[in-house]
Amino acid sequence: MAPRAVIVGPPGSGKTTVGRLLAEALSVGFRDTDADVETRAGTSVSDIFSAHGEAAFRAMEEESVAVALAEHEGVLALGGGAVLSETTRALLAGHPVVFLAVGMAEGVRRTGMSSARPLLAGFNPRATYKALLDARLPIYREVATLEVDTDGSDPPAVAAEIARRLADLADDAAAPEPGP
Ligand SMILES: Nc1ncnc2c1ncn2[C@@H]1O[C@H](COP(=O)(O)OP(=O)(O)OP(=O)(O)O)[C@@H](O)[C@H]1O
Ligand SMILES: O=C(O)C1=C[C@@H](O)[C@@H](O)[C@H](O)C1
Ligand SMILES: [Mg+2]
Repeated sequence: MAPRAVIVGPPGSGKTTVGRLLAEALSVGFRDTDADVETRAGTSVSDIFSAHGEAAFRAMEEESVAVALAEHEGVLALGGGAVLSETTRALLAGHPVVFLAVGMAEGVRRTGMSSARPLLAGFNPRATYKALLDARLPIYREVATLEVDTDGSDPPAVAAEIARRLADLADDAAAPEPGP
């Protein structure tokens, strides 16, 4: 078995919030690789970054994503930077991957100055967020089966749109090939 949906996107795109709602709507479990890493490390993502550095976090994340992809049958939210790993991108092939898109202004508004997001905790979160979006947009699009714009839609509306589009994809996959 495999996840019903894997959610990717930048910090603040709503992977955790929307992923949970989508799991409820589909009556399946929800899992978040950031939480898995924290459980395995016994400490928070920001503590891992400050004590061991980003590379150590990425190694733990890569391993946690591989385990969760193999084990989890519900909705799986990945950490925002998990797709930076080529190994992870290869593992995502063939899974239904939903990219939650968000614009810079809204993404910065949602993430605020939270120190829980170590990559955005610097001097100029706006510039940092823009650089992150510019660098990652092609990568999110490369792995995604569906892209959903979350600007101007609240989390329940985003979850409902994903559920509808996943059902449409499943219908398309089940439809017989058109005749000659
Ligand atoms: N569509 C939305 N509209 C308005 N606010 C939203 C939306 N989606 C998420 N939020 C809010 O944005 C904040 C960040 O959401 P969330 O933690 O789910 O993002 P994330 O993608 O999981 O981020 P991270 O990569 O840091 O784990 C939360 O306060 C959440 O309530
Ligand atoms: O976008 C990122 O690189 C990150 C997002 C979060 O989910 C965490 O995985 C961590 O803060 C790094
Ligand atoms: Mg999250």
